[in-house]
This record gives sequence, C-alpha cells and structure tokens, in this order.
Amino acid sequence: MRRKLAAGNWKMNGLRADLAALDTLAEQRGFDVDVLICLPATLIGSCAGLPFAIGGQDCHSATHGAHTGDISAAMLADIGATHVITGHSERRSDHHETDAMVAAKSRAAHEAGLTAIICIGETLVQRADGSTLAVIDAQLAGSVPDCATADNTVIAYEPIWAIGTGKVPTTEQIAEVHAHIRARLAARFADGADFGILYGGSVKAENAAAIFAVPHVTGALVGGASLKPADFTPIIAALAAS
Ligand SMILES: O=C[C@H](O)COP(=O)(O)O
Repeated sequence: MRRKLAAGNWKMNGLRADLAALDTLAEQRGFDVDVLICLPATLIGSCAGLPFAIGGQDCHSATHGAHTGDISAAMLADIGATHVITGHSERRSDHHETDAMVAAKSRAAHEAGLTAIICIGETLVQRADGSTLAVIDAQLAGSVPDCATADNTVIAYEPIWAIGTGKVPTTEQIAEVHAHIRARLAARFADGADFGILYGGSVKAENAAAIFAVPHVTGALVGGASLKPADFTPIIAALAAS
C-alpha cells in the first residue's frame, strides 16, 4: 500500500505573500504522512526547500507547441513539481475536458516523471439516479491510461456535489465507491491493489478522522481547508493517526 497522502489544492487562490502559510505549515509538520500542496503555477517555482511535495493543478497533453496560456508537464517538473492533478471536475466542466483528454494529460504527466492525481466523481443527479458506480467505471476506463502504475498514479474520488458545498457522503457511500475503485484497479493493473485512492470534497478537521477510517481511503484531496495551516494541519494529523 502507498504511503498516506494529504494533498492540498489551492485552486485559483494565492499570491506570493500567501506563501508564508506554507512556512507556517512546515513549522507544524512532524507527521508520518506525505504532504503535497498543488499550487497555482505562478507560485510553484517559489517553493524550493519546503519539507513537502509541490504539485500543479493541470497540464497540457502535449510536450510543447502553440498552446497559448497552457503549461506542459515537463514545465511543471522543471520548476520543482512532483505531482499534477488531472481531470478535476472544475476543469472537466469549465474547460469541457473529456475522459480521453484526461488520459492524455495523465500520460504526459507520467512521461515527464510526474505523479498524476486523476480525479473522478459523480454529479448529484447521477448519485440520485443510481448511476454512481457506472460513472466511476466509465471515468476509470477512460481517464486512467494504460501506463498508470501505483508509483505514478493516484486516484481521487471527488463526488462533485461534495466539492466546496459542506455536504459530505456518508462513510458507507465513500466505502462503497472506494471498494469499487480498488476492485477495478486490481482487475486492470498488476499493482492495482497498491494504488493510492484519495477522497475529496468538503474534507474538514471535523470529518477527517471518520473519512480516513473508511477502508481503501489512503488520504485526501483538500480544497478550501488546505489554504490555512490552522485548518490543514488537523487533517494531516488525523490522517497520520488513522
Ligand atoms: O481539489 C479539491 C476538491 O475539489 C475539494 O475541494 P473542497 O475541499 O473545497 O471541497
């Protein structure tokens, strides 16, 4: 099994002055889990020397070329990133990213030596109509490239209706989906039993311990609560204690 991973996603938040929060987070560290902060690309190059990993939030599927405004996986690696989020629901919706595009970005990440955190998850309508597991199956099949291994890929299950809403699935619902993801990975990949599988969506200090007690949950992808060390540190501590 992979080491536990507490991953923060700052989304489109943060100026250079806000990097002081990472120094504060570093001072409070000492937990035996991996910590990753996925920053806006503008800030990644300013984070050398901190005692945790730094990641990007997206990359292009091409290595280089005429793609104004985009950045490649190699560019992220070049400024010190070790991970990149691919297929976040906000990019799937805002930028019309398909499973095939997510798979291509994830493959590009692997080729640049980055770990891809591939996001999947259902909408509230899909949850309500009983198609959650079918949606998960389709996203896993379409978004996770064949070159994925437990060393270069982490899956993040993020129910879209739980992101930034304060609504969290029951632990039974999380358990069902995580067990399903684990089974699908084990069936497809030789090391599928070893992939990290994160939960994401309104993770807070108050609910973290219950979520981390769910079988097959190996960590979290945390949005809003990763912005302040006072909010993120208790989540890291809960993961370390799980
Ligand atoms: O990438 C993180 C997820 O979108 C969760 O965001 P949230 O913790 O603000 O709900």
